[in-house]
Amino acid sequence: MTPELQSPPSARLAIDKVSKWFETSRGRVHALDNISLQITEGEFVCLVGPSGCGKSTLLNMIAGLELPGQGTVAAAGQPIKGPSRERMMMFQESALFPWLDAFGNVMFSLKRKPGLTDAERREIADYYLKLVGLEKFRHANIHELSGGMKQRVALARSLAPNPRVLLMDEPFAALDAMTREQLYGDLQRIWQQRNVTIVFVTHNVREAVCLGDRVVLFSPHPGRIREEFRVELSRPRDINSVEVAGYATRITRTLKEHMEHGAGI
Ligand SMILES: Nc1ncnc2c1ncn2[C@@H]1O[C@H](COP(=O)(O)OP(=O)(O)OP(=O)(O)O)[C@@H](O)[C@H]1O
Repeated sequence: MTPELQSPPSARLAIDKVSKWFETSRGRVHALDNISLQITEGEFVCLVGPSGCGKSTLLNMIAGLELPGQGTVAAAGQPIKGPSRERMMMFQESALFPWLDAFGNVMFSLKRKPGLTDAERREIADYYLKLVGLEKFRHANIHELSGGMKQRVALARSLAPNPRVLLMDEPFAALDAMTREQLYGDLQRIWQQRNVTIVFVTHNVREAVCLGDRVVLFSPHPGRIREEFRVELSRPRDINSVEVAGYATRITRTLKEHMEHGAGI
């Protein structure tokens, strides 16, 4: 096995007193207000909250696609100044290249990774296609794949450069419930196997409880962290279990309380 396939130590993320404003035609939008969040190495953290509370903005900052207006965002002790292969992002839409097959899409993310031979790149791409359960679809055209399979290719593509941090912005929101359930199981297995830090954005409280070590609750206008919940359940977790439902009920109740107390959720 190429040494590249040994998982790297995953990164600690430090978000310190971060605020962010956007200038728009409707005026200044205060997207995030004084956010502080420490994420430990290998942790799985879910960000939950209603539309417009700044979850994606925070994810984009960790990805290095946006810079904070105030405060700092650091990975492994280094301030984040731009995108890096160490922090890969995955979105709701798979955004795969339709002119490449599944294998070609995964290979693409390894194209510019230095220090690898072509044989090693192929070995890595095959390893990740197998990890996401698509070894038999190596040469399938993208348009032949279901929505869930496309997201599996996108996951393999994000993992192939061996990032320390995986950033996931509602990656399963467009999928049907059964496909999502399979992916919850697979993502938990892959996360445990690859030792990667995951920050996962969702509107779905149950999904957050099923996946996260921690669920961080945001409120909007401006985006603030309201509360954090540590999920003390063993893995793999089943989204339909009584225990997951119990946590989800508590978190949803908290969301509603903030709404009633004028937090604008
Ligand atoms: N590039 C941008 N330019 C202007 N305003 C922006 C930009 N990105 C985000 N915003 C604004 O910042 C606020 C936070 O947006 P963001 O997309 O981070 O929220 P969100 O919680 O991810 O929402 P959703 O769940 O709907 O994706 C919103 O008011 C949004 O309109």
